[in-house]
Amino acid sequence: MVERRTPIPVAEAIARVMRYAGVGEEETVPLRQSYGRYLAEDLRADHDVPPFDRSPYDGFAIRAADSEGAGLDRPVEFEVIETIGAGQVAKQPVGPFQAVRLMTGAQIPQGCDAVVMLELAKQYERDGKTYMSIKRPFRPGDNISFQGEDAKKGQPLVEKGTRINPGVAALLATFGYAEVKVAKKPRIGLFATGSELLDVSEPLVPGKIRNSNAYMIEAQALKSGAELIYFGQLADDFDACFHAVREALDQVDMLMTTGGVSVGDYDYLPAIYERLGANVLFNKIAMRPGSVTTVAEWNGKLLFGLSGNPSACYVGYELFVRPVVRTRLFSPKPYLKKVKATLGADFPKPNPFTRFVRSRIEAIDGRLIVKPVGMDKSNIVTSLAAANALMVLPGGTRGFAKGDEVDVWLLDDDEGSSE
Ligand SMILES: Nc1nc2c(c(=O)[nH]1)N[C@H]1C(S)=C(S)[C@@H](COP(=O)(O)OP(=O)(O)OC[C@H]3O[C@@H](n4cnc5c(N)ncnc54)[C@H](O)[C@@H]3O)O[C@H]1N2
Ligand code: MOO
Ligand SMILES: [Mg+2]
Repeated sequence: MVERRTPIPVAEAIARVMRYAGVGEEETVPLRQSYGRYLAEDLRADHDVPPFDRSPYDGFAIRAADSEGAGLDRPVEFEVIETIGAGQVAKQPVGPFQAVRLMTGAQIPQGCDAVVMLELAKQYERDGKTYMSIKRPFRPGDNISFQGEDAKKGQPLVEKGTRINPGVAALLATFGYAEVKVAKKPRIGLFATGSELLDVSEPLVPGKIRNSNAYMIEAQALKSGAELIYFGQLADDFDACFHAVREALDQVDMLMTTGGVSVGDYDYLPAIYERLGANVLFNKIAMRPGSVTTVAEWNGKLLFGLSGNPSACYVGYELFVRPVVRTRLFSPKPYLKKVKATLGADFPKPNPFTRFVRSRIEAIDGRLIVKPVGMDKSNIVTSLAAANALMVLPGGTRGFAKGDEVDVWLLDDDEGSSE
């Protein structure tokens, strides 16, 4: 008699997994190696940015009050007492009707409160001295980049758990982080199981297929921020699989397998969990694809039994493994981002289980339109390449029509969702 499994709702399955998500660890890396990593602490401004008033233009720093009354037929003349470039500081304070020629980024000299762009001033020599004149008045503060206008000391800038993008890298450099505290990448092990699997470099032979899941999941793991340790392929042999899994568990934070979780004669994962004494969190979910996804916990480590069917395996990673990875990367939003979109094509086939349809979402004329990207069966591999979203169709007795509003979970977004 074949084992009967009781499906649980998707949300319940995710919640059960997340109870064992654990906490992240941190490590320090040089700034130049921090791109794409996740911040292990909040980033605050520890000084004003810019740290001093500075010129946004190449021009002349003046005291605005001196320019009062300047007009087209009433030029006001200033003596240019020195020239400074960015990085230099004026040697002397500026007095009445004096100016400092200065370049973009240079600190505003003491006494000055406005900058005249080079194009608005006329510069000339007289009796061995340099002068410039202007034909319009300036107000205090004209053309000044003020200290702290970009960020004030103490201001929160970036949250712990944020992925370090080029902009965050600029901030880290601004505040002197030669070394950055980042989340340690969770180490996830992976076995592909199945006697039918050929390695990628092997020619096809009757009855066999190439192992595509391992490469797909490795990419998914890297994309989500984890480190993947690939332990290779295992033939459907219980003892070999059991020992390989048992040994691998000591080397990783969590372990994934693909294949062998259903009810077939050579689906050994359920027996492996039993022999390990692992606590099986569920072995059937009311979803398609991926209904047979099984997750177990052993000594605090999660074992993800992802389905062998490529689409089911893919969805299993995104729904169950990714949020655990993101939690360990300190993300307050570990789940895929959710949006509503308009269904761009009929989807007539009803299903009793929640369906995660590999789809493509696009903004067309200001509206989000979502369409399935290919055949919607769990053994399909080709549709995955074009998918940038999972359309979530609730289970029930009816299909869905073009124009319906549907829930969509984004695959390529980096921000995530808190639920
Ligand atoms: N009697 C039943 N049969 C099946 C059920 C069921 O409930 N009762 N569930 C079906 C569903 S749903 C799925 S999904 C699959 C799950 O199968 P397994 O997770 O046990 O995976 P395998 O049997 O090992 O393989 C399934 C399929 O995927 C191919 N595969 C496996 N590994 C890879 C890989 N690394 N790369 C590419 N393709 C892979 C494998 O050759 C099989 O075709 O079970 C249904 N059956
Ligand atoms: O676990 Mo299966 O993927 O539902 O088709
Ligand atoms: Mg099977």
